[in-house]
Amino acid sequence: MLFPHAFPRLHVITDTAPGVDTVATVHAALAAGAPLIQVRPNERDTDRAAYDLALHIAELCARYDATCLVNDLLHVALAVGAHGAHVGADDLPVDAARRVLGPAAILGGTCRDPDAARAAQRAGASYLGVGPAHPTSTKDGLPDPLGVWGIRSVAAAVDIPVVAIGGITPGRVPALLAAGAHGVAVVGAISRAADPAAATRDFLDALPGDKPAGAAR
Ligand SMILES: Cc1ncc(COP(=O)(O)OP(=O)(O)O)c(N)n1
Ligand SMILES: Cc1ncsc1CCOP(=O)(O)O
Ligand SMILES: [Mg+2]
Repeated sequence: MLFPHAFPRLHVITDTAPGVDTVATVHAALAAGAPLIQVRPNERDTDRAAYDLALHIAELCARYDATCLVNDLLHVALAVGAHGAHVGADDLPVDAARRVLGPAAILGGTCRDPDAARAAQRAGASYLGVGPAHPTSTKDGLPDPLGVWGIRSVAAAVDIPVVAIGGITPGRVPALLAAGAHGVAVVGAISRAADPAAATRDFLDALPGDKPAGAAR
């Protein structure tokens, strides 16, 4: 398991919405210092399209010394040499994902309540993605937002990092940190910002410790 102080606090998740230049947005975020990118291919993508996107982004992450995770698709995570993956209720269970990825990989699991969080930790999750913390239009079919209180109840139940997701803006970060979140995962507030690099810097300013990873090698 990773120790929380070493685990990235800003998770920038790729956006495949129409009109978004996914790779350009990721590049801007990395250049601004984003420490971790989660590749989240569109569910309608073929495996080949998901692989191509993930490989491109894994190579960019390597240039910026950033962590690269892949959402859902464990075989793609392994194939592109990502640092790990994230799974939720429609994906392989955490214990199965851990067996696929091996003991050293970073493995995130989506949880929304303390019991599920404790179970995911026991099953081998390295961190938890908890949300939606706030209303979001990025993903359909989500339950009502958990609010800061919901994040607090999950964070209090586990000793692995909790990453709040859903409707996160820089202004919402302090209350989430005070509730026990280790960090935040962001799609729209970065990818749909007029200036994704500036938006990334705003998040980094709101988070402790996630200093820019440095210039491209
Ligand atoms: C950090 C983080 N937290 C939660 C999620 C959501 O995962 P999941 O519930 O499996 O939903 P999809 O993203 O697969 O639609 C996440 N990706 N990252
Ligand atoms: C994938 C996912 N799971 C819960 S909220 C969410 C989307 C978060 O996107 P945004 O940061 O744009 O609200
Ligand atoms: Mg999923």
